[in-house]
Amino acid sequence: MGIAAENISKGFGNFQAVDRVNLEIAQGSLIALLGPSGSGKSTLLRLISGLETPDEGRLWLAGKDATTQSVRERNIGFVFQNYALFKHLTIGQNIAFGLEIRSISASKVKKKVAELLDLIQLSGLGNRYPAQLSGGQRQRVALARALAIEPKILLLDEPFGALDARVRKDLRAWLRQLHERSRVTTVFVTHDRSDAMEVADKIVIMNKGRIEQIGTPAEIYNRPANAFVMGFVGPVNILPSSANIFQCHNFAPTNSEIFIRPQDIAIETGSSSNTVAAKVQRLTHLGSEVQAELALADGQLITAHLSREHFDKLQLEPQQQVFVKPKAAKTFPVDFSI
Ligand SMILES: Nc1ncnc2c1ncn2[C@@H]1O[C@H](COP(=O)(O)OP(=O)(O)OP(=O)(O)O)[C@@H](O)[C@H]1O
Repeated sequence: MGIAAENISKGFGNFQAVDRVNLEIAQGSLIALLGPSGSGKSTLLRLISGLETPDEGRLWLAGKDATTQSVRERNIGFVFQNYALFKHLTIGQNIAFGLEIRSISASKVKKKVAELLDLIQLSGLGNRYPAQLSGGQRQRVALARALAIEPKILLLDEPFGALDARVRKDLRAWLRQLHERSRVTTVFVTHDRSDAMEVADKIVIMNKGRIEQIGTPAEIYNRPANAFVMGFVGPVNILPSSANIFQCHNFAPTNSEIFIRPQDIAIETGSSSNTVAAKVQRLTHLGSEVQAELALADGQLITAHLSREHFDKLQLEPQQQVFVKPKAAKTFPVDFSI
């Protein structure tokens, strides 16, 4: 079932949590709402679910106006942040919960629970209690419970929230595979750009109750619509156009700030055309990449990321003199606050 929000707004007192949002989500897609804390992601998710009613605007589900439909009528599966399973019920009973309150026959419930346990790769653990599972396994049970009612839409609020980095990574891959099999239209909220980049078909970037950009992970990363998106989806150096690293580039004076990703700074040990001198201040090993903090002759500090291979070739040391130039840079039209 596709989703469309049309000019939808929601305020709490004087605070505008969601501000005239327009969004179309295609049936069967997997979408991330990504933004900083307080940007309105959860409120938008709750508006889609029917847990909140909009002050203005309309919500369409499968082409029908659902603005005034109840949560139940919408047939949506919802998994909240830090989802608590019923502690006194087994995993099987937790998954069956939504089916039993819908008076479905015992044999059908049993079959469905077995299918879902298989889907979440926990067959054989149906008689365990939540306390006997790991955090990642519990999160999968929460998803199975939401899927049991065969929802047309699945809404997940910070589904990877309370998990450690390793489990988080496994669960991301697992959610992606689950979606490929189930094809239920899924919207998840996250403030973590890696969650969004690794899992979603499309990312909706939110800021102050509004949508800044909608696009595939590659579009958002490579062609950010504005300075906010560029800074939010990856590390960035922000330099004045007068910085001496741009001495051979002619930026218009209106482009007061220039944005460069750390991997778009070329480092060489000898001087060549268009390079400027810099001094290595600090080196940090990030795994497959090395981060070099560099001081330019004009006092500007920049951060560069280089591959391990390139780093080994250059044999960089702290305090060493190097030569740098930008490989790519971006400017945005000047922002005006109204
Ligand atoms: N029921 C409510 N009453 C009052 N204010 C609320 C309510 N729900 C949300 N807000 C406020 O609306 C703003 C947006 O909240 P929301 O939870 O949608 O943001 P978010 O982007 O999901 O943030 P987070 O990642 O921190 O959950 C916040 O400033 C929050 O305090």
